[in-house]
Amino acid sequence: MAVTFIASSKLPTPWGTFTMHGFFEEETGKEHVVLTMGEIADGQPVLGRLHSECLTGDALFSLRCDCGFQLEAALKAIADEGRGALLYLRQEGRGIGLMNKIRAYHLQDGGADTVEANEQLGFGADQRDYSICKPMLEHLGIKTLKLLTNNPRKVKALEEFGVPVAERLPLQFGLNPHNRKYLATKAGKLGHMLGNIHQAEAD
Ligand SMILES: Nc1nc2c(ncn2[C@@H]2O[C@H](COP(=O)(O)OP(=O)(O)OP(=O)(O)O)[C@@H](O)[C@H]2O)c(=O)[nH]1
Ligand SMILES: [Zn+2]
Repeated sequence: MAVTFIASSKLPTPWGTFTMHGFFEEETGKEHVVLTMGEIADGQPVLGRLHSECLTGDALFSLRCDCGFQLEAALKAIADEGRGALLYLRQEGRGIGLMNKIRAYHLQDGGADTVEANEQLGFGADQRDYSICKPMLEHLGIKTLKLLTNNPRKVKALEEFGVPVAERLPLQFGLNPHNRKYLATKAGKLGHMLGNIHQAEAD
């Protein structure tokens, strides 16, 4: 997959000043962003996050998911370490786009779980393709990651295209009554490593 690096700038945040790198994905026209901090091209494992776009959680304060809480926690963790990278991937709705995610939420309002809703709309449970990360990581000189995620598919995808994951670090934040069922479905049907949440739902 081809991406073109466009430009870098500073991005001050409440947790520290990151460098923001913009990449343009030729095939889809999507504009991806990577926030980095510190020396990341020295070959040592970099604290990293592949964050899939979630307009509702990341920008609109939604409690239906855990995305906004994870985004904030990941940026804080990178700032605390003084070194790391967050890839903000434009894969809204696990790859089905915002309008279809709203359709899926409508079905979930009627009782479907997050996987059933995608399937009722004719989509796979998770349509994300992480291969776009490879050229961005290469451009930034990142060789290996300490990955902040509960999703084993992300670890597998990175290793498949040649970016070893030195360590997986759990990122469990933002559990609330509105996302309890969603998180239990992620654990039960999508393989997310959220042991305590899955257990709580099963009890
Ligand atoms: N189709 C669909 N997408 C959703 C739904 N809720 C959240 N998303 C999207 O799911 C993506 C985030 O994926 P998650 O499964 O929450 O987490 P993850 O990125 O796989 O795993 P972590 O690295 O542990 O956070 C974002 O693109 C959200 O927009 C939903 O009910 N339906
Ligand atoms: Zn979300």
